[in-house]
Amino acid sequence: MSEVRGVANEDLIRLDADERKRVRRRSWKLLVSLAAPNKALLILAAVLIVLSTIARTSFPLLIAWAIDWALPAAQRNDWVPLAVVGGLYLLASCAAGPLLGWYEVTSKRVSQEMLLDLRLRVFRHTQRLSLEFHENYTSGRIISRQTSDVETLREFLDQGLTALVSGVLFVVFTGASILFLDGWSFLVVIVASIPIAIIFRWYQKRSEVLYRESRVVSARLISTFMETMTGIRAVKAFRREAENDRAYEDVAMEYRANSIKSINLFGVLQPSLVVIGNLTVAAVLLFGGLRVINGTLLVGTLVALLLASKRVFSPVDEIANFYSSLQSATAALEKVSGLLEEEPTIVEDPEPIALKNAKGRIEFKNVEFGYGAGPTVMEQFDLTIPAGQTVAVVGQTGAGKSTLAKMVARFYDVRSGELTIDSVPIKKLTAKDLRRAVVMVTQEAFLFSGTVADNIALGKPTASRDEIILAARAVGAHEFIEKLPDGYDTDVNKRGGRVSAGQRQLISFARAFLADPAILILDEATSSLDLPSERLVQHGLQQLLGNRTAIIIAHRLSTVEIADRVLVVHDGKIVEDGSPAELIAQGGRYAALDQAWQDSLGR
Ligand SMILES: Nc1ncnc2c1ncn2[C@@H]1O[C@H](COP(=O)(O)OP(=O)(O)OP(=O)(O)O)[C@@H](O)[C@H]1O
Repeated sequence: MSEVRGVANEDLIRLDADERKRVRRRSWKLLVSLAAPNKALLILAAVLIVLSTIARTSFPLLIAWAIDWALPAAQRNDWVPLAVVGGLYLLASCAAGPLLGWYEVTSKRVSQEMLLDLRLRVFRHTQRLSLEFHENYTSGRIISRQTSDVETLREFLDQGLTALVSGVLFVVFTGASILFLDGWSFLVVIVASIPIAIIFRWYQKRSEVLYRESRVVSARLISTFMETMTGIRAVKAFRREAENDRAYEDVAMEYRANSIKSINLFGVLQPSLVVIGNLTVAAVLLFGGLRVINGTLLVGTLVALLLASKRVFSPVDEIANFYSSLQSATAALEKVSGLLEEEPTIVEDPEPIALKNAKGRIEFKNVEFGYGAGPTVMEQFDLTIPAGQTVAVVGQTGAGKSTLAKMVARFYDVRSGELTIDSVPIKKLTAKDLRRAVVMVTQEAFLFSGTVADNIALGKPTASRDEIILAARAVGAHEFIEKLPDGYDTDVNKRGGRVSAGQRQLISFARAFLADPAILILDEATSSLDLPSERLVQHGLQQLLGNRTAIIIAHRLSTVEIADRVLVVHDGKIVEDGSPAELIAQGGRYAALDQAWQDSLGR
């Protein structure tokens, strides 16, 4: 049977018994590991809740003693029992509230500590996971794990847990006081607990499925929203609004349907509990009353029993209510623990080989590649790129160009064969050495919030302002940066809103220039640029290339002109390899591409 590891199968609503057990164990382990550092506070909270519940559940007993023992004694002028019972009553009344308050504060402090820990763990872990995970798991889902699931856990730990623990203890202690007072009445309470347990079980089974479903649907709701908003340009360009409205409405309605089902379930549970509670009091009154008439039960004891049996099931409502939040939290915990169970697929070698002053020679030996367990994307091939060479990779869409680049950046490991940089297997490099040697400039030219200078300095965090300016000058970005409202200190806003696409590209070139890697990978997509900025970027690019090894995924042939060598990738194979001139002379695929391009330029 397949095991549910990590986030695989996380959309499954009904798990089989074994899988359920494993997921439960995983969630429980996470909870224990979060609670462990707060052991002292947890023990304090436990002591406080026990003391406060003893104080709260002692009232019926004290009343029984007062009526049956202290008052008759007082009638005989013996005031000591009344003073003792009165004193205890006063003590319990004064202590119950503050103890409960202290417990709430303590337990909430623990829950805040646990939540902080969990939030940080989820963030750090998700960031640590390899690109493979991120390319398959949508960002909306991650956001839903970090927001909606953590929030559900917050609600539970903040409110539900304290109420649940104090409610359960209250029931147990009140039940114990009934047993202490009268065995027969306790039997009535036990009999009443049987239907309560059955209804609870029924509720638990159904609501567990519903709550798991609610986590899945709410993640889908967030994903749908995220996808629309992050792709808002495409949405507008293709007028997908109406279609998106419908898709979102479908998920939102599914979410509502799920919530209504939960509410209905609770609607059955709550009234049943009330009815059983009332019947219990009536039964205790009937049996007790008859025995009072017989003279086998004292009136004070009956009063205490009625008070206690009226109260014994009173928190059950609350328990049931917060039981839902426990279910919800369990479902959230299952998902979060699944995410935390994911392991990075790219791991550092425990015995790495240092790479100092990388030259940038890249060699693929008998390499074959495919994503995960998927089909082969690059068939077995050999390829050597000498240090300092500029290689343009061309080929139709989906041919495997980006895949080649992702292997060199070690976003993915090769399936078989070996990939080396300066003769060192890429798997043997430390992440630090690899990132210093290889820099990938993506099409996205992502700018982080902060200033332009901060964004360039990403390439070398220790860089001085002079170095930053030098890098910007080198790639031709200095002029436009100077003209920005605050020059290098201009805040680029979220996602670089204030700079144009070409300018963003130039900033990312400056960043790469400053990082000064031996190998530069460039996923070039400048189709969004107008002609002047294209020229600007082209010039910046040439400066950036210098004499490093460069792999350029070329979408436009103007870039190929500056390359020493062209690789044509087709159907997972390198089908042509040579200088642009050689390939044109060969008259193959590249020659055809070049011809088409020349024609389009009217040359
Ligand atoms: N993360 C992934 N998981 C599984 N398959 C993938 C993944 N990324 C790409 N592929 C598949 O690998 C093949 C090569 O994709 P690749 O992105 O390398 O193409 P490309 O030549 O760069 O295309 P384009 O010019 O459109 O960017 C395609 O069939 C694609 O569907």
